[in-house]
Order: sequence, then structure tokens, then C-alpha cells
Amino acid sequence: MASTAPTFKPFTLALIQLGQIGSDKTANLKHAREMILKAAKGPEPSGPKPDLIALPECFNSPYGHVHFPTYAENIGYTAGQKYDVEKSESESVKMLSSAAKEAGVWLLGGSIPEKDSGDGNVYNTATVYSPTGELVASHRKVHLFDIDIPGKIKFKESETLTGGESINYFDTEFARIGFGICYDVRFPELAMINARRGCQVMIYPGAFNMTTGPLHWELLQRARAVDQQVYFSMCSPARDLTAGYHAWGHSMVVDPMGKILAEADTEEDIIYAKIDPTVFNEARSGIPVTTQRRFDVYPDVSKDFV
Ligand SMILES: O=C(O)CCC(=O)C(=O)O
Repeated sequence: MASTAPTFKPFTLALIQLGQIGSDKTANLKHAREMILKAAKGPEPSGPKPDLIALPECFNSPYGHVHFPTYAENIGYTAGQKYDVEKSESESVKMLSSAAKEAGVWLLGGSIPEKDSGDGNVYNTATVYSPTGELVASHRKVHLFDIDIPGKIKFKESETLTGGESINYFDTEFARIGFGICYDVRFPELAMINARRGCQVMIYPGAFNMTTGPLHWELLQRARAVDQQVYFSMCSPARDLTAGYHAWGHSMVVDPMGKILAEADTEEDIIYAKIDPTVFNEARSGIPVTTQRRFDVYPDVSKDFV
């Protein structure tokens, strides 16, 4: 049983659709840091400052399974245990922690390739920081992006990555936030479990492509928002046609009725959205699917696939 979720209060979410992600990790981190501090100032000329900022998937390295082991860092975080950022071996963790602290915001630090020095595996991992720079949660991408659409796109993360084993959320003073990474969005079970555990908002760093992006990026987010009656959001890198992987872009925030509140185009951008608990409460009371689920009728079909 999850603990009671924080009372849902209004807040402002910012997504950084990060550009200039190249092969130089130091430059990637420097640019990400500048963009976090820029996002923290709020939209011009006088919009509200964000309470929570998110970065995209794989923001410190080029996207591709061959790059993951080269860019991977040892993070060494264990859920529920205090983490000493000062002693971290991860330069990305150090940067994210200090940027969150300097900006005084919650930060969902996109994802980075992580090499676990214990089991030797490489994971695609998202980390979360409080406004005091504490590392408070992490999520290892559970569902690896292994697809093959002939003539369009073939991608096999499992060549170098291992899938995570847990479903994760973090509590802020304004909401319980569930998070996953990119391909995880295709698995409604993950979002449903987090919704049942009290998450009012879900944010997935992602990096869809030019084949599935146009068809599924918006559809999946609006579907998860409506089927779980939560705010749902994904943050992509900007599209860079000189890179080996062409991200779809279009970072967006969707409300619990499926309405798109904010959407980036394809270039580098920062988008902001006001998250309003009224819409969440009205969606859930008007269409009460959260209390109408028939768990008494649904069998366990995990072994039934034919
Ligand atoms: O599901 C998709 O179509 C894209 C997923 C993806 O790009 C990823 O998981 O990194």
C-alpha cells in the first residue's frame, strides 16, 4: 500500500526541449545547466516561475545503444536511502543537484545512461532532485525500446541496456509525480499502477522518432491522461537533423480531460503549463472510472498470451 499522496495544489511545470546534444558530454551538461537556470526564471515577461522543471531522455549523450556504455556513469542511488551528492561519482548527478539547488526548483533530470558498479549493467535512468539539491528518487526505464519497422526504424536498446525492475514516483509539496521513460508510455499498466498509488501528475522524459512520433507521441499521452485521469507530460530533445537519431520533439503537457495545455515545436524551447487540480477533480468526479474499475472481474492474464 502506498502512503497517502500530498494534497494536490496548483503549480507550474516547465519542460526543457533541449537542443545542442552532441558527443561532448561536458558541453551537453553545461548547456543543460544553463537551460535549467533559464527555465527557472519563468516565461517572459512576467509569467510564474516553475515549481518543477523536466529535461528530456538521454540529455547528456547522443541517443543510440552504442553510445550508452561509453557515456554511462555510476550513480549508486538506492531508493529510500540518503544519498550524498558530494560523494557521487556521477558528474551529471552533481550538475543536476547543483542546478536544482541554485534555481530552488524540483528537477526531473531527464535520463542518462547509468552503469551500476554492483551488477555491471547499464540502465537508462532518470533522477529527481528537490529544491535543496537532494537526490530523492530515480527510475530505470522498465520497457526497453526494441522495435523493428522494416524500412523505417530499427532500434534495440537491449543490445546494451538492462530494463529496470521498479515503478517509481516522488512526492513534492504540491503533488505526487509518477515518472517513466519514453517507451514506458506504451505500457498503460505502469501509468495505472502509479495512478492507483496516488500520482496526480506523470512526466516521462522521452525521445520519439520520425516514424512513430507523428502517429503516437500525442495519442499515447492523451490516452494515458484520459485513461488514468492525470496530468500527463513528455519532454523530448529538440530535433537535430545532423544527429544520428532524429527526435520528434513536440514536448507537451496534457490535462486529465485529454486537452493539450502546452506543446513545443521541433526546435529548442522551454514550455510552461499551469497544473490545476480543479480539472483533475472535475474529471474524476464527472467520469468516475477510477472508482468504477472492476478488479473483481479482471483475471490475471499475464500468462494467457496466445
Ligand atoms: O515508442 C516509441 O515509438 C519510441 C520510443 C523511444 O524512442 C524510446 O523509448 O526511446
